[in-house]
Amino acid sequence: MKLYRSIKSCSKFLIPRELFKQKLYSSTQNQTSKISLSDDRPTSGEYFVSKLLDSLKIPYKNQFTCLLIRCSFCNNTSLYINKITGWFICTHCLRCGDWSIFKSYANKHNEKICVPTPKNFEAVKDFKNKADSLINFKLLKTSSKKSILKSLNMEDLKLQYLDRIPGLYVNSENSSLYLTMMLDNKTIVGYKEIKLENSLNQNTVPDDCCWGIAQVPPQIPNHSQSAIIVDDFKHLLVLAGHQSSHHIICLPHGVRKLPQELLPSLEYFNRLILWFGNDQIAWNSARTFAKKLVESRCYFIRPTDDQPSPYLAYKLGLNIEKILKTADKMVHPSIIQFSTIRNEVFAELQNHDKTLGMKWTKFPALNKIIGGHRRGELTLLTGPTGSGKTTFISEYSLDLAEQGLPTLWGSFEIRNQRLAKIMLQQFAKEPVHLNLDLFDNLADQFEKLPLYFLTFHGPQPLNMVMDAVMNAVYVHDIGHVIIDNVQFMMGIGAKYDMGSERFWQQDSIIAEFRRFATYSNCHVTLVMHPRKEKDVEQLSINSIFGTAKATQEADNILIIQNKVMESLQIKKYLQVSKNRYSGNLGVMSLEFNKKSLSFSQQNDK
Ligand SMILES: Nc1ncnc2c1ncn2[C@@H]1O[C@H](COP(=O)(O)OP(=O)(O)OP(=O)(O)O)[C@@H](O)[C@H]1O
Repeated sequence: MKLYRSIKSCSKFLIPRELFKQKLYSSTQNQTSKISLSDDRPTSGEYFVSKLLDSLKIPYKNQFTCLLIRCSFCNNTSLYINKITGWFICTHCLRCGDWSIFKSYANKHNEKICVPTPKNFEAVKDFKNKADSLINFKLLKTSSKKSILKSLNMEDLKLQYLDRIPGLYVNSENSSLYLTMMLDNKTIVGYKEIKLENSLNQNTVPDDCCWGIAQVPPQIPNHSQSAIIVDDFKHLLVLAGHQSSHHIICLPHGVRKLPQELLPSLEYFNRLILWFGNDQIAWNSARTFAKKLVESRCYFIRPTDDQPSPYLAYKLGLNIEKILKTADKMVHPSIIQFSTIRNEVFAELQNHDKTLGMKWTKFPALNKIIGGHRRGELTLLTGPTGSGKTTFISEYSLDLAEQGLPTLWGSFEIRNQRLAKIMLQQFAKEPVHLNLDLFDNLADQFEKLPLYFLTFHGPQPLNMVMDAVMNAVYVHDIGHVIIDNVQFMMGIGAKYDMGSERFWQQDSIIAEFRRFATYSNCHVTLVMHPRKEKDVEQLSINSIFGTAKATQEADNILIIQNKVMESLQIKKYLQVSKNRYSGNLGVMSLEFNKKSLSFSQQNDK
């Protein structure tokens, strides 16, 4: 039971259909229009939210990510409505809910009025219980402060600057620091706990979705609306320990995710400098987060060797102010010269290995051939019926999710419960049904993975699926979408005959996912059946179901091949038949371990 609770149904978070429909279909009709959420132009979401407000004569302030209105419950102008999802919160009375609730209570003629309830933050109670034994950092003796900084390897930071960090506490044993997370600079909604003996050991409470940020005002009092956003508590300390005219903000979940719930807390800032770690995952998150934060106000510190994370820069004695001056915009005009992207190209060359993508821990041979899993690409996986496509792609995606890649599964062929069972067995590396005592412990760990499942099963219209996928990307910062499989989604099951209408339908699905992958900087993996080929032992690129569109649009094509040996034993291997990034092709043997449903015990062929 517990495990199934972990399966976060994305349909319940669906963006109201009208918010996305217009954008999606204009993109289908017009090849050049974006389906990206990053447009600085008013989005269709904003259009529908503002349309309702206009029709009800509710005045609003158009902010970056939200529309701000007066709350009819507490009468404060502090009710933020997300422009994309319609989700809302009053940061004063803490009433919140989704768009349907807002529509219901805003529209007084509605017969069934849903009244939003104020949010109750569990973490606050938890923090209050701790608070009696905590001491505010600025009230500590200088010697205690120095010893804390020493254990963090930050002896040179200026104590008077650190005293300005609001909500920084230490426990009575001087073994842990606590940093409160605030919603709209008003309400504590969570906290971070940092163990001083090992500052890598950091906890955010609540861990699944904290609605607030830690915020340090500038040392030089001014009306600056500029903030540096960092992903780690140590970076916040380093920047807070330097003289600066910027606010310093620490995100609750690092580069893992940026919940929409904390966007109202960032509306005050008209300039956001994103300074994350010096690796590809952090860089990808910076680009994804910027789309959510509205790119026009975002600036980036590019991850080069002489511009590492704030903490590393401090340790290496680099000039923080100088690095901050390099912050530049992500948004480029339609026509550029090399000088505009020169820094980005340099950063990519310097991080060559990292730009190859996230490595699989279980498939080193695949790392060698493909390089890694890169955002923005489209992968096709095919193979004969029953060859293990679902089993393989489940393990392949689980490997990446275990490394922190937020992953969305659209399992149209098998039910989510069955898929989760396969994944759990792969996660446990043994059959769980033979040792049910393990279940609770395993499920607790499994629940922590950033895995989301669409609740659709069987044939679904493309627009419904795209609505849910785009919603998940916005709300959960999804970096990998898996559709298993395209033919089931289209409602042609395992039948292999396709009329021209079906070909057209499949092509439009591929085109839509291709566009989505590129503009959302999200990797899409489509599982597809091969066409029926009699007496052909080995499949090829040409065996993929439908027209040549699929193979043209794909960046990577993976084929599970069955090879019948002389002993009549069937050997399986994965063939990389297309690799647009580097052109490397090759094969990886697939040795199946039935106990763990794993293909990872393979050797290179
Ligand atoms: N190499 C293998 N050897 C033996 N059994 C396997 C192997 N790979 C997968 N299986 C088992 O075969 C069954 C079918 O696997 P799976 O559903 O992954 O195949 P598929 O290719 O996705 O099927 P379909 O064509 O119906 O979509 C599962 O019970 C799985 O555990």
